[in-house]
Amino acid sequence: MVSITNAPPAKVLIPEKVSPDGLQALRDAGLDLHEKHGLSADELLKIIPDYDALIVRSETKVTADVLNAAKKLKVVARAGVGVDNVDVSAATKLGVIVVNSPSGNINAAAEHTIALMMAVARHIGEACPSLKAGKWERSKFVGVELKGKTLAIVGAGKVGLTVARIANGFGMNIIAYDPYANRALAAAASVTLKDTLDELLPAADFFTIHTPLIASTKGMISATELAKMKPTARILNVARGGMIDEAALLEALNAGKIGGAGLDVFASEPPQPDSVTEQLIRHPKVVATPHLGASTVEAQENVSIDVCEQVISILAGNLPRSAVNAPLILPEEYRTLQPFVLLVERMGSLYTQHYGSNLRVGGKDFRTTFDLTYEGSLASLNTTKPLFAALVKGLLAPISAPEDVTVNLVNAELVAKERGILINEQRSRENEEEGFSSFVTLRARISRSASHAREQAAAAAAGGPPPVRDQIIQGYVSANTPYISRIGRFRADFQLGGNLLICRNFDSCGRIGFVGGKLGKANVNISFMSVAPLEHSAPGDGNDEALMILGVDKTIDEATVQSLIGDEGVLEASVITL
Ligand SMILES: NC(=O)c1ccc[n+]([C@@H]2O[C@H](COP(=O)([O-])OP(=O)(O)OC[C@H]3O[C@@H](n4cnc5c(N)ncnc54)[C@H](O)[C@@H]3O)[C@@H](O)[C@H]2O)c1
Ligand SMILES: O=C(O)[C@H](O)COP(=O)(O)O
Repeated sequence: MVSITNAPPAKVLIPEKVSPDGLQALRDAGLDLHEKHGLSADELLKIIPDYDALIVRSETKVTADVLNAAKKLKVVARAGVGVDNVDVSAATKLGVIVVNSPSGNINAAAEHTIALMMAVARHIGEACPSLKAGKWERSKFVGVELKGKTLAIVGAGKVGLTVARIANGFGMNIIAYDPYANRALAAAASVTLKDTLDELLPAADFFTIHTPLIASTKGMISATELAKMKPTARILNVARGGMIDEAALLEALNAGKIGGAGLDVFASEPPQPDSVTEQLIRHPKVVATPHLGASTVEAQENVSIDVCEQVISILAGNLPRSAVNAPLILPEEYRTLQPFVLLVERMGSLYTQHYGSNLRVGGKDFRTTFDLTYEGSLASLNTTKPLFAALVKGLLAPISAPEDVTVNLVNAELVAKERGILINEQRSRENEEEGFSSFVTLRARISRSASHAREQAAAAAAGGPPPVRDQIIQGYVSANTPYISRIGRFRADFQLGGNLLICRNFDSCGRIGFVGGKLGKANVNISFMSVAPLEHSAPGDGNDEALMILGVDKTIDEATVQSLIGDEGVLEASVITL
């Protein structure tokens, strides 16, 4: 029972069809349930002030107006993954927790992918209506088998690897591209990980996408990628619309350059009349479903139970499992910990964006084993759980949609484990006595990856010592603001926030002017510039590299970044958004 006082039981509004299994748990907890399906926006606005909790799927628009009108609301629960229909930032401002169910429909989405793959392979989409129209067209619909074919997966996460496990049963050869994949889980699913998307394209008989829709995946399959695929290749998307350029896919299908497609998700849902999306859906080589990936009885039970349990937990004053917007710290820790939570979260995000950047041609060198060392006064903290959670959140944020990975105090360890991330926390008391600022050091260690094995072998063959390639980021807090004091081999000092451009260059005349000129041409405003020299170098000692860190007013597009690299310009550049 949630309500143990004489106060009336908390009220829960359910304006959409949510599976009854979870709702029973709410009743058992003594909550007062109101299932009112089909409310108009005005009706919702009128009755919401009465409710403590709101449970929705994707149809109810939980706008800022609704949230502002809701005087008692403590939680909005989305029975599913996507929270596109909830104004999460308005909810956060008002202290309303938004929870979802990031795992409840994985199997359903994976099985739907397999269903589309088989439907496309055997022309089920066309053959069924043909037969229903009274035709008997056997020779027109000769298909292909899955056995022995190559299935290429982009995004070897929860859904991607579930698809791989099922496809193994068909005798398919499975390759995947995911620079952040849990290598052990991928190997256990018999998936061969490739370093670049380009390696997948010409090899794929079936090509399926299971990434979040984020900056690095938006439009990731364009005319250029399609042109590199076999004309017989079949493309599947049960993740999110927007990852495939729909106009390019339509053109490739019409030109016979792609064999077919199975699509569950679209750039706009439902599609606009006469839009490219609609033409694609109507195309004879396309099998299409109206976003049914999660629409199974079992998945709906799972997500319903998952979010209803969280509603019970929140109304009882506890932290939920999967809050999209839960704070990483408890109110009583806020003053002391918040600046460091921000620092560590941003260090994690900087790590992923800086060391894992250049995704489309393969992440540079992303690792998953970390030492997180607290120095100075931080070393005597009673609990570092919020800092651990902040690191997991920061590492994953640039490669996830916010609703796909919800990291908080309750689930941080579990999420890290699922993603194959290993974090060893250490305390160093060296600077404690001097009242010195608290430093945090993030050291990414080499795990036994294929590229590492190759490097070790090359070094051994050349008779040299094994290469040391630890990646280090160090930061501190001053006046509640996070700063970076070291990146890799470079001594730095810059504020960690906003949009940054980090360039590695030879420390010679003209580089700063060159980069400034290119950014000026691209209409990018520079707010600060900081040079980070090598940590152990002296003038004229031949160690002449430096980092150039620029604060800029907007994210810089890929073409501009590429234009910076070259003999006149810089060796490497990464764009960071914090
Ligand atoms: N159609 C549906 O009804 C339905 C149902 C469930 C999930 N989904 C969608 O399926 C997608 C996958 O869900 P999930 O639970 O497997 O997510 P997940 O977070 O477990 O896996 C996503 C994977 O994508 C990888 N990734 C991120 N950026 C990448 C990039 N640029 N290139 C290659 N890989 C990259 C990540 O490392 C991760 O391993 C999400 O978009 C989710 O919203 C759709
Ligand atoms: O985000 C999700 O959970 C899936 O895309 C399914 O959404 P749905 O609950 O609207 O079917």
